Amino acid sequence: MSPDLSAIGRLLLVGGGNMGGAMARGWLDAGLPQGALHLLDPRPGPAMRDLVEAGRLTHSTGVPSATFDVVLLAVKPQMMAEVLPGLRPVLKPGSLVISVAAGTTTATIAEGLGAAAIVRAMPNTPALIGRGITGCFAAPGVGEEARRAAEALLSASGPVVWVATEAEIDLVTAVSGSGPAYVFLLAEALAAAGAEAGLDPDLAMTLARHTVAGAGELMLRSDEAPAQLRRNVTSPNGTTQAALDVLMAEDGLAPLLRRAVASAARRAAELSEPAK
Ligand SMILES: NC(=O)C1=CN([C@@H]2O[C@H](COP(=O)(O)OP(=O)(O)OC[C@H]3O[C@@H](n4cnc5c(N)ncnc54)[C@H](O)[C@@H]3O)[C@@H](O)[C@H]2O)C=CC1
Ligand SMILES: O=C(O)[C@@H]1CCC=N1
Repeated sequence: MSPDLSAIGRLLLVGGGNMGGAMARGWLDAGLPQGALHLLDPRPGPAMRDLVEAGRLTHSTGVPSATFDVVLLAVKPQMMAEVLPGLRPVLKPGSLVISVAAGTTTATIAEGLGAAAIVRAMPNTPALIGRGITGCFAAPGVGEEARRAAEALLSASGPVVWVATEAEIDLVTAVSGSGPAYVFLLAEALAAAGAEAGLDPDLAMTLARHTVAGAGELMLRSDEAPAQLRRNVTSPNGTTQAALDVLMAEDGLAPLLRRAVASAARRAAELSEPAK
């Protein structure tokens, strides 16, 4: 069921790139009222330009001279220090600020903007098709109504989960924010392995894409845990077992992913420091 976005008011999206663009499409598809969305971006990507040309949102390359009920920050973390002070005039008492920037803390945003109600959110790019998941943290100044507004907006991209501490957002980033890239890499590596083993490369890619997508869909729809779904594929002493003996070895996939997730979380923490 689509969230009710009729009470969101005026929404400013700052940065319409990969993530901001995916979220904007989700809001418009979920029925955000005509005229409610304004994009601030000096160089919006082609998908956003198409939406502007279709009249589904307004756009400016500079800070608009209006105030907004919600401001969603989707610029690179490295841009934040430069962008935040210029946005002060678009806020009014009670404006809600949502940031999806990896690493940038609510304290940094509060300092740069002088804003009180700040939600840090970590979505992911499957938001583009309404199949993302978003982890959120509400800073202490966020009231119940603002929290509900944030949840309504973010749930246009898929489920929303709340974490109790800001440090957990860096971990959400490392698991689900960056996670789609790990899955795409798995598809790339599976296709490359098939091609190296002798399959036509295009055929290997088709097999890999459908396998990753089908397994993902099955995992989401099934009541069985991923470990049971894995067992369902694995015949005793069969082909899957032969592959899993490699993937589940002491130096297999699990320790590799542990290192990858730890490295992403470390980078998120680094990004919260100035000039990184
Ligand atoms: N791409 C992803 O999978 C995810 C990204 N994020 C976060 O989303 C944020 C944006 O990332 P992407 O969309 O991937 O980057 P991107 O580079 O695709 O988009 C950034 C956009 O910001 C615009 N921009 C640059 N300077 C600006 C300014 N002064 N005012 C307004 N807009 C400006 C750029 O023109 C560009 O369209 C980052 O902070 C990232 O940490 C969060 C979750 C997932
Ligand atoms: O790579 C990044 O820093 C961003 C945050 C999560 C996904 N993309």
